[in-house]
Amino acid sequence: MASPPSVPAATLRHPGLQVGCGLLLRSAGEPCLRATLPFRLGGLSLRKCHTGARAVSATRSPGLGNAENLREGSSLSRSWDLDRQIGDNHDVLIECRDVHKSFGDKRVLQGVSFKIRRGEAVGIIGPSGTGKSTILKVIAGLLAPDKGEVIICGKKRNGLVSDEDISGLRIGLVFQSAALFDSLNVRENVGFLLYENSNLPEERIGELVAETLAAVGLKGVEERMPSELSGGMKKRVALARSIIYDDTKETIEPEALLYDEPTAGLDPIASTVVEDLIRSMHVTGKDALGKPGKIASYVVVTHQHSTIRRAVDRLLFLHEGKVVWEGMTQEFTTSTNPIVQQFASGSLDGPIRYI
Ligand SMILES: Nc1ncnc2c1ncn2[C@@H]1O[C@H](COP(=O)(O)OP(=O)(O)OP(=O)(O)O)[C@@H](O)[C@H]1O
Repeated sequence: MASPPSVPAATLRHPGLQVGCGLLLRSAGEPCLRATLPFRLGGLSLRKCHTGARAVSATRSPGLGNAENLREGSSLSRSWDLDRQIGDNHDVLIECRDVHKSFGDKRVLQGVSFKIRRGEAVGIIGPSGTGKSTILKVIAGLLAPDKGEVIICGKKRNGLVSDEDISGLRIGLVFQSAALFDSLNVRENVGFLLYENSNLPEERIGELVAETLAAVGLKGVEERMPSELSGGMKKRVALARSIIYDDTKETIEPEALLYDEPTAGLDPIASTVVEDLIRSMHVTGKDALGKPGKIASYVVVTHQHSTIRRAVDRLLFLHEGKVVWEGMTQEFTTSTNPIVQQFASGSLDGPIRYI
């Protein structure tokens, strides 16, 4: 194993790690990392996802999303739904079925259902506190649903992610705050999991870090400390950290990335940079080096209109713990759904109530 960078134990046990880092949650055999967390982080690195016939039979389920909750469906989304509904689940990577989650007495998720298919770029929007970050954490296996199912590549996940519960899909999670380790430089932050968990020599990790940083449009910042970076650069470093991988292993790049408010707090131009970066890392895009992106599907939780317009193709609207509307991005501003209209206009009048 390559020797890890010199990291004070206190840093590795940083309590904010569970909610603060843009780590790709990787697989088993990382006692150091796992020991620092209040939950087990094992199985998210996982095998390549098989979406062939075996998965089809395992995932077959009626309909798309929770149609009973949808107040509206335009012809565009209806035809899209119909295409997708015709008994074809072979390309479903992630499915939430009637997911419920409470914190104490607070019922946050109250029956969330949707599917994310291979190749999709999906946004989750909705009022503050409606459970958007919570559903990402449930998908990532950081929170267990109280009721309902999370199905990853046709396989039901039981509770939290663990080594024994290999889900079959590599999932990366980029949290709202880039939350880099302050005491580590950019190279150590980006290469963190490789230093900790791989057998790669330090020199090779350094090369992979440089390549990955170049792919997100950052060159020559390896030795800088996080305090020397702008907010947008920190977000890009966090993205690099979520996509770097050990290229000697059979398991390769993450196939799905979950972004929690990746453009929060950025100015409009820095937001555009990050939005384009998210697109470029998708299989339909090209990274800063002109190489095809590697992310099969991604989900973005966002409040920003620019991110909705620029970074995603389909939207799920979460309100009071349920998906109350879904449609293509271009339908968002023309929707006649009063909840969507109020949210899009920012009006104080309407069904969404803020206490
Ligand atoms: N670990 C937790 N313990 C207790 N309450 C929690 C926990 N995580 C989230 N909550 C509560 O659950 C609700 C939903 O939180 P969540 O962060 O998912 O909302 P959100 O839709 O992402 O909000 P925002 O748009 O403001 O980021 C909030 O009231 C929050 O305080």
